[in-house]
Amino acid sequence: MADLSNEVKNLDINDNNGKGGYVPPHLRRGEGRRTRNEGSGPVDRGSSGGNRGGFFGFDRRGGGRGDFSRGRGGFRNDGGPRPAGTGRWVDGKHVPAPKNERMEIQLFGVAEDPQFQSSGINFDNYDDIPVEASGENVPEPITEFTSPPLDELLLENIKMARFTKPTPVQKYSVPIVANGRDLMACAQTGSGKTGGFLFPVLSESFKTGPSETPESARGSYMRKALPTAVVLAPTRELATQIFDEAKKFTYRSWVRPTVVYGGADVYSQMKDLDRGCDLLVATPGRLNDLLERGKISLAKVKYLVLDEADRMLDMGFEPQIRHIVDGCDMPSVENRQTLMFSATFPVDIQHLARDFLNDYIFLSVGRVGSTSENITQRILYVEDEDKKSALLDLLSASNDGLTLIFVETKRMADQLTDFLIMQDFAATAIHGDRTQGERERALAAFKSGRANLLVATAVAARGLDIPNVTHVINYDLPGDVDDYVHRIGRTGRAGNTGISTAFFNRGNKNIAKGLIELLTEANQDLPEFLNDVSRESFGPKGGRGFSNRSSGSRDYRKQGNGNGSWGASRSGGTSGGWGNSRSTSGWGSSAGAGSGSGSGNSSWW
Ligand SMILES: Nc1ncnc2c1ncn2[C@@H]1O[C@H](COP(=O)(O)OP(=O)(O)OP(=O)(O)O)[C@@H](O)[C@H]1O
Repeated sequence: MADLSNEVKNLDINDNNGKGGYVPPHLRRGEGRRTRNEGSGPVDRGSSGGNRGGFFGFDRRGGGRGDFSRGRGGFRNDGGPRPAGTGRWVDGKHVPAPKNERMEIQLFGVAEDPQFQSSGINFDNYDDIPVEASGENVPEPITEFTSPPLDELLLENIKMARFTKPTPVQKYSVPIVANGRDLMACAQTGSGKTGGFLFPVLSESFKTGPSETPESARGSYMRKALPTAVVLAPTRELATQIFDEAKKFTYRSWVRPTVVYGGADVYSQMKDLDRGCDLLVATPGRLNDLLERGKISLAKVKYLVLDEADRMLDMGFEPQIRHIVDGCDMPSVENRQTLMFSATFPVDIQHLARDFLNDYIFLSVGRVGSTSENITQRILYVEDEDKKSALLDLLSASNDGLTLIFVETKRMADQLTDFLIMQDFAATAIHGDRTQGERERALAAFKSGRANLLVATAVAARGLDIPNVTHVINYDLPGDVDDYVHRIGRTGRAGNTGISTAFFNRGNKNIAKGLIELLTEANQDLPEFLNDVSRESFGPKGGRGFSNRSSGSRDYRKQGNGNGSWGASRSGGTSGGWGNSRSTSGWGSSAGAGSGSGSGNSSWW
């Protein structure tokens, strides 16, 4: 412990770097900023983004070689000046930028770089997960990354990212988007959904170029950004992460990615938009703000992507999404392609999503809302008052790697972080009451391993892809099993294995049935107390035989809900399903946990 204590003291994660004001990560210089606080003082929850190469990639502002911006004037698709690494669309042709070695290292790292997630031993097992695609005329999936059908430049970038073969969601999404179809895709956490939307959108964009600027978007006194693709994400950190991925796969192309999110200076984001914006990654609040300021027009949008779509359409975000989609100048649902992705898709959200989709294909990789078998799940019975000591026991037994600890409230996140620091652990925290700078520094410290414990609220539950997270602890369980699915999905990604531990007690009885269903589906050990608590709560048969899991098992249109929707009316065929649906594997056969286990083993509910 003494050694750890010394190490902790030497950590530089508590430098709040009060000088110079806050610079959002995507606008920072590429050179790693070293922290000032070297070798002194206790660890606290702040940290400066001092990891190699800057936390969220390189900057576009400086004047060095390889920088994005050179002087003023804006970067449009009309052959005007473009930043290094950015190509052009000239006279209907794609003119890629020359290669730039320095940028390649910044974007793609070098092999075995721990800052980049590499695929794990179970990556090939993704091929065994049952896939079902339903809807009219589902196109054949691709089996490999090849050109055609992918654009040649995109293929080069995919190779530089060291992706050798597509994950199931990528195999299907590429031809679905190429065929002009809308998509609702549900695939397990960590199974490559980001590539699932970036690859087809970029491939098509590289081939076809930007649309003509409509008359309505011309003639404004203010320069407007006119993106071809818009990706919406629920948190700032996730938006930044998607932007980082987009930077890799747009390298040398005419498509310039930009990110806007709340909590950062809107004026620097506006300046950034002026430099060109072809693929916009945004959180809904900040996008609405910039739309109202007249800084962005959506009139040229060909592709609208909702990542974590069930979250984006739940009560918190839905009005903002509606405003963006229906209340501004975005092309109508028939005149754009809309793609939705998540690991969970509750039936009520599937209903709501119809408003934004046109004749869509529903794709499910594994059962909707299931967890990856790469995650070993343990549920421990721990009373609230024993949680701290149980946590210390767990942590002292933990191996190398990063541990993410979820709590329910911001206050608890602060309290627990303080407690862990007092116990000489290198801990930091991320939650909604921290400033954006603090959030980013905490995440940077965690990613770099300078703080190997991150205490988080739900703000870190979705989408974040942090290499080497080996353990997720649900110190407090969420009230909803879908949230649990996303939280534990921060480990066991890209075919890597991981462990999740949850502290359960009677205060969590409303989630018991959902957990039983989930653990059974994923072939995990089922502790007897879960059955007991479930029976106590809902009687010997577990009530009406259903859990609190809100995710439907599949495309709701196939569930014969008789609501007169397109899907429901098509499901009446003699085959008992749609002739058009494509299934690459039987449900639940290899996983031993398909739809059969949900109902077959459910005597307790
Ligand atoms: N074809 C591929 N080959 C190798 N690695 C891949 C491939 N596609 C994606 N990955 C890697 O897998 C990891 C997880 O991908 P991604 O973040 O897109 O998952 P996700 O399905 O969106 O997860 P979540 O549901 O948590 O948002 C990333 O580190 C990504 O770089």
